[in-house]
Amino acid sequence: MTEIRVMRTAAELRAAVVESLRQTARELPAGTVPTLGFVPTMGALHSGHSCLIDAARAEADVVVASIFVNPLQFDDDADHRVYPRQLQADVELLQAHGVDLVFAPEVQEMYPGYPEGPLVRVDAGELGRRWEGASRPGHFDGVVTVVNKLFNIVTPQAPARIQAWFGEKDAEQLAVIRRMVADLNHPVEIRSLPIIREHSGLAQSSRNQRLSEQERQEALALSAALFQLRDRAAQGQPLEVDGVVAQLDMADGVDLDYLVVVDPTTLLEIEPGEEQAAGSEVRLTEDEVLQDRALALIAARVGPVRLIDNVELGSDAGSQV
Ligand SMILES: Nc1ncnc2c1ncn2[C@@H]1O[C@H](COP(=O)(O)OP(=O)(O)OP(=O)(O)O)[C@@H](O)[C@H]1O
Ligand SMILES: CC(C)(CO)[C@@H](O)C(=O)[O-]
Ligand code: BAL
Repeated sequence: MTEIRVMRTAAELRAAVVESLRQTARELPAGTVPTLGFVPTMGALHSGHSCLIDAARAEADVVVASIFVNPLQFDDDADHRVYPRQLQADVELLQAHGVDLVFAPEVQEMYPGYPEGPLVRVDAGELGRRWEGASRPGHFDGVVTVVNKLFNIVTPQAPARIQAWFGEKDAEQLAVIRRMVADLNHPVEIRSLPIIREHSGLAQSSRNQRLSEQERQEALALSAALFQLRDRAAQGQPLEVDGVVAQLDMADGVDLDYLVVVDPTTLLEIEPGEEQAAGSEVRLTEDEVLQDRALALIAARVGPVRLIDNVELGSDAGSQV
């Protein structure tokens, strides 16, 4: 196995990416453009991340992962301070999964003069102010600002096809990033993978490290609620979201922020159709079910941690977990 290389500066990473791509291009049949796979993370890696890395590795010639706890996307200082950091263990995991280059910059490298800078930021627009964006003001502006910078740093001055991998656990983030790439013309193909869950149903998340055993049990109410909605959608029943919200309001240790059914691209809430207005319960139209055009999103605080999760609602979504 070749030794993984950890870069601390954008200049080092840029040079290493170009060198790796040139070397790869020499080994490929003439005229073949190498593929660069990029997996951005905030570290404290788990099996959700390793699946993204494995998928990137399977499709790309050169794989880059970044580890950067981006202060701009935290609306809560305390959350930023206690975010798990474990660079050495993360690098070992990335090495074991065949990553070639790791970009792990300090805050001053990404934002010289921070906290005064950066002056110029990317605005995630309306999409960035729905649900998670409403509860964490500025969060998605911070995400798209850093992802924009990371794409600029990783995009090489050499011929390459670029893929960037994101998890569907952060479904709102995925929608916002897809939109940013389209709006700002990044030459990057956005790829995504389904949510990786523990056997219990709990979605893997770096912040799970901060849950006690009891809180882990309490957190299962989130995935259980989503699975109820998924099963109802699969059977063509009314979703009865209000009833599920009422159950969550009663659940021990869970402080629900939102549970909503939305369009995965616009993140707009899917309202009950006219014919169902009398009962005012969301029942997905046949089209929405057939095209998996609906996502149930949930966010809740459990103990000290804010957790998010989601599930696709559709005809074959019952097989997801
Ligand atoms: N359980 C999961 N399944 C699939 N992808 C995941 C999962 N958890 C994280 N990812 C993806 O990994 C990438 C990096 O995420 P990040 O480093 O913030 O980890 P995280 O577990 O989401 O952390 P957090 O505790 O902040 O939610 C993102 O694209 C995210 O969607
Ligand atoms: C995309 C990302 C790495 C940007 O900091 C982060 O939001 C994450 O890990 O999901
Ligand atoms: N993956 C989510 C990043 C955040 O909560 O800031």
